[in-house]
Amino acid sequence: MNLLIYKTKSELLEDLADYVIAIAEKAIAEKDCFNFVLTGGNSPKDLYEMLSTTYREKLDWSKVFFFIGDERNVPPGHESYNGLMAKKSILAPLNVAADHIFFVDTTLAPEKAAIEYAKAITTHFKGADLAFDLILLGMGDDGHTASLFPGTDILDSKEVTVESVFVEKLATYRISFTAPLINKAKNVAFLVFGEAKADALKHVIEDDPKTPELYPSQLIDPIDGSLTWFLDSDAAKLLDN
Ligand SMILES: O=C1O[C@H](COP(=O)(O)O)[C@@H](O)[C@H](O)[C@H]1O
Repeated sequence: MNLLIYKTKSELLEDLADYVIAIAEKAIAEKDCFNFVLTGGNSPKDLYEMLSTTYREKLDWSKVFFFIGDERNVPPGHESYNGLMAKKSILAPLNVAADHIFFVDTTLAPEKAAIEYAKAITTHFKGADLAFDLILLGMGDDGHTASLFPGTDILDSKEVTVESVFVEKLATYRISFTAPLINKAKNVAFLVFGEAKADALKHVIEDDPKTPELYPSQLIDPIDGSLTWFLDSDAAKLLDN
């Protein structure tokens, strides 16, 4: 595991953007495409805007397939739909073709939406191992990541898939990659800013023994891939040196 701590958000974003491009270039050189899983929430918006502007000329974006690691159970045009933020900040500016975008169809019931999304991913990988080149993740101030929330059933899933999950504290369904699917990835990167995340981050990184039912981000531990945490100094302020 690599822990990278930055004084400023802009330094962090620049390094993270370089990291994304380096992984993308390697994937494209090896197999002519890059399977890139975006995270939702607020944290990644500036990164996506940076990739689609300053970094626009640094990659052949037509070789990139975009996915979303979790989705809220709201209509696709809703302001909380993770895919909408991605669409506005990176996909539309880069003119990404519709057949390179894999998002959750939330017009379906949550369970069906998860099944259809999992099917679309499996079809895209043509029966090969579901090992994404890069999965970006955020972390909530309760330690959740993707839609793996504390105390939810999906935390026990052993399936390499996408599942729907009822999140009691939000009184809503979510659709999410399971931890085993995330852990198949070749590279996983967390993007965590701000003081509000400091307490959960300390538990996630330093607790021994781990308690993933309380801090689900502890479940993320790629089997053969790399795990990198991009943190600002506010989020990292409680970590032991
Ligand atoms: O609800 C969600 O929250 C997490 C964390 O979001 P952030 O804005 O605090 O970074 C996010 O990673 C996830 O995709 C989203 O659905």
